[in-house]
Amino acid sequence: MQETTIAILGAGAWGASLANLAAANGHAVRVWSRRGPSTLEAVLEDAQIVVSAISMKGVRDVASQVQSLPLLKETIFVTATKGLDPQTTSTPSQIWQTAFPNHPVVVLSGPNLSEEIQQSLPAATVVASSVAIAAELTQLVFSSHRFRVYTNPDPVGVELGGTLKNVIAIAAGVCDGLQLGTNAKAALVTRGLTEIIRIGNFWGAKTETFYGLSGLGDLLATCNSPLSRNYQVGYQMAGGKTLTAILFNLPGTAEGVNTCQVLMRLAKQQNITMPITEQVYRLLQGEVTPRQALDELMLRDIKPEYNY
Ligand SMILES: NC(=O)C1=CN([C@@H]2O[C@H](COP(=O)(O)OP(=O)(O)OC[C@H]3O[C@@H](n4cnc5c(N)ncnc54)[C@H](O)[C@@H]3O)[C@@H](O)[C@H]2O)C=CC1
Ligand SMILES: O=C(CO)COP(=O)(O)O
Repeated sequence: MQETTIAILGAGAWGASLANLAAANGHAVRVWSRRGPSTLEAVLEDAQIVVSAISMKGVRDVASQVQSLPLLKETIFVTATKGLDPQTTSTPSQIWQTAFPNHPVVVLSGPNLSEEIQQSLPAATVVASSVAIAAELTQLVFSSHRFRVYTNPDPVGVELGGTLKNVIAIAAGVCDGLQLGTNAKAALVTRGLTEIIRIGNFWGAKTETFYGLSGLGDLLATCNSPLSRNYQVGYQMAGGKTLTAILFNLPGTAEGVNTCQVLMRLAKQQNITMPITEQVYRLLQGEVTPRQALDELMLRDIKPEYNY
């Protein structure tokens, strides 16, 4: 394909990996970070695609900075952040779409542990948008022999899969840290997916999307890998460390900690049952120990697996 000019916002682990993938495909890539040498204006100049790989806490602020700068009429925004806005419960793509109503917004999400991608190990991901041609262009820009990119027409489902699994990944870290075994982990991940689908449907996401790469796929990757920062939070809490100490030493962002708070608030407001999320929330708040959280989950009222 033709060379595309791409601005990557955020030079953390994920922004750097996405920049490498696009540059390896021969595109003109410029990277901006708040402490980097280039101005946002210079990085955005003539960009056909703007990729946001900023932690959730910076998305709203950066989107409003970009609003005041010149852009091409046809610029596509691609968001790769996996989080929820604490004030509004908006997803990152909703923030970008509200800030830029006349530009297409694409969500990029999948089982993509950045350290593996930096080692050139093979991986797959999903690009989703209500504007099919924008997703297809993004697919072309990032696809390679080591990065297989699928399109999907359910952006909210793809985005929520990547976001909500972070909370279950914390629980999976606890499960492994307490050495609860493979049966327990399988139960946790499967019931976690049920919980994700329950609240995802409330958001308007399609159930099938959660069975794909950005849902089940990412859940499997992060719940089974010590490379996941969210998994590390749970694993180290099971080992007796405090959340503050873990976050202080963690390389990069564990979005699940904030996402869990936002989710709990929403689940309570909407009366949606989210038992695993609730126990992760109580653990992070210091209200229960990892063992107490486990007992709470195991001793819930018995019930059918599904309410058909
Ligand atoms: N690392 C990974 O394996 C993957 C990460 N993600 C998601 O990508 C996002 C970024 O993750 P990482 O790159 O790993 O995190 P990171 O902590 O390595 O980098 C975060 C980036 O966001 C920027 N940032 C943070 N707050 C900001 C603010 N207030 N204003 C401007 N910039 C700000 C930082 O300067 C940095 O460039 C997260 O939402 C994460 O869930 C998604 C897929 C894979
Ligand atoms: O989202 C990720 C992999 O798909 C990265 O997971 P962590 O943020 O838990 O490291």
